[in-house]
Amino acid sequence: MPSLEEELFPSTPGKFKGDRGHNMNRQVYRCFASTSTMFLWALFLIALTASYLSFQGFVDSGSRYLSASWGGINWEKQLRSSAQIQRQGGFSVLVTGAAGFVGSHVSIALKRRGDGVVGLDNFNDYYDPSLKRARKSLLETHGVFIVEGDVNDAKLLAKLFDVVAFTHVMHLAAQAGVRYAMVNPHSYVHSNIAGLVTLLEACKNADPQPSIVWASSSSVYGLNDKVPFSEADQTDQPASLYAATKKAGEEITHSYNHIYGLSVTGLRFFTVYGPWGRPDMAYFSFTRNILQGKPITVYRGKNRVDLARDFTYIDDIVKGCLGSLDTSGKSTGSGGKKRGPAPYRIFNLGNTSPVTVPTLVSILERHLKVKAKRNIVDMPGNGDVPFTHANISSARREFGYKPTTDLQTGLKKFVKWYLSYYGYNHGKPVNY
Ligand SMILES: O=C(O)[C@H]1O[C@H](OP(=O)(O)OP(=O)(O)OC[C@H]2O[C@@H](n3ccc(=O)[nH]c3=O)[C@H](O)[C@@H]2O)[C@H](O)[C@@H](O)[C@H]1O
Repeated sequence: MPSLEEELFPSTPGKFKGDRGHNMNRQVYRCFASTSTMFLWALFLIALTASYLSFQGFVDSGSRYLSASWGGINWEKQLRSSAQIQRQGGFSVLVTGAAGFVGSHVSIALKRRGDGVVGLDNFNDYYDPSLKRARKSLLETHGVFIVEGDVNDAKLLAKLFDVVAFTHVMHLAAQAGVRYAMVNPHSYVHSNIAGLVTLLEACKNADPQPSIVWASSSSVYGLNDKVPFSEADQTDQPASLYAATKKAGEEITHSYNHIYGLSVTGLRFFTVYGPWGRPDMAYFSFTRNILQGKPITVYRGKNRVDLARDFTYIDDIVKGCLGSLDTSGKSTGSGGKKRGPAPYRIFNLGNTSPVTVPTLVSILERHLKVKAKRNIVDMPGNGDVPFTHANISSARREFGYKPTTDLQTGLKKFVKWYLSYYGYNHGKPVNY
């Protein structure tokens, strides 16, 4: 049987074996070999520990590596204070993705009207995290505390529900973006599927169970060509992994509604834009490039048909989110047991007036007073759909949803914010 040393350092035939004239060398070699063996073992153990820890961090959502920045008496005090309800019949809402575009706007609107709000956000770097930090600072001035953590962290979620009896969860944390799904598919599964299930588990176990309102997407209509898109239409032709994960979310939430009596409302947002928006979206990156004199790429559909989107202004979306929360109805279960049927709803939140992408560019040019360098190319097959158009009669009927901002007006407000935020107005304050 070869020794471990021999296995790790097998003798090279003819070099050391039986080479009596090289005893000294052999001793040196043995000494070196045993030191090396120890070194290799140490390396092996370190690698094993590291891979175990990273595996734990990934799989065990309760791992301290996901939850390092939370806990303690002071932290709990901040939670309770932020969740404090300031109006009769008000809510205490956990807003996931609170440092995101829609999340920050919804959090402020809820707080303004006297609801308690606790934010949760992992501040990932999908786009410039400094913008998320700036939104966080803004929320702090409104008395909203954001917990830094991930929706995949089951221990953190359990702790949050332990400290605050949330009446509602506004779940907006997600991996957004249609085309990025081809670059990083797993981040969509991680956030939009695994994270959603972890959150639903926490909600199901909570006592009382909260009502859940969450962000689905217009992209679930995929390649449908019947317009306008209505909630009753089939949604089984997703054109991107992003869309597929949002569609999966609708099915997953349905099962939790069915089994555990969770009240669930899914909101299909239609290309939301506005101040404090997402830099990865076209209107935002076009603005940046136009101001910097760089070309923009404008996709064009089949047969040279312009692409169109039902662009929806953030303030209209916020009204839709609040209306959904107000009419969500209660979850019926407690401690993981269903006690009766609970509402399950899905609503389109769009603007009902699609605008083509070239028109969007023309509006930006007017507001920015700079001509764009347009580079028109055929739409690459990377997840885009040719157009979106919402039928919003369900949301109108249920909670009076009525968008009031057209693209021209909304982009004017966005541009004003953009110029101010990025210092184009030389520090002058701006109202948008
Ligand atoms: O409603 C949704 O559920 C989704 O809306 C948004 O997706 P989209 O409607 O694709 O918005 P966005 O990327 O701004 O592209 C707008 C238009 O510009 C075109 N486009 C885009 C980039 C480019 O370089 N050139 C271009 O022509 C492009 O072809 C498209 O026609 C959210 O990002 C997504 O997270 C999700 O919320």
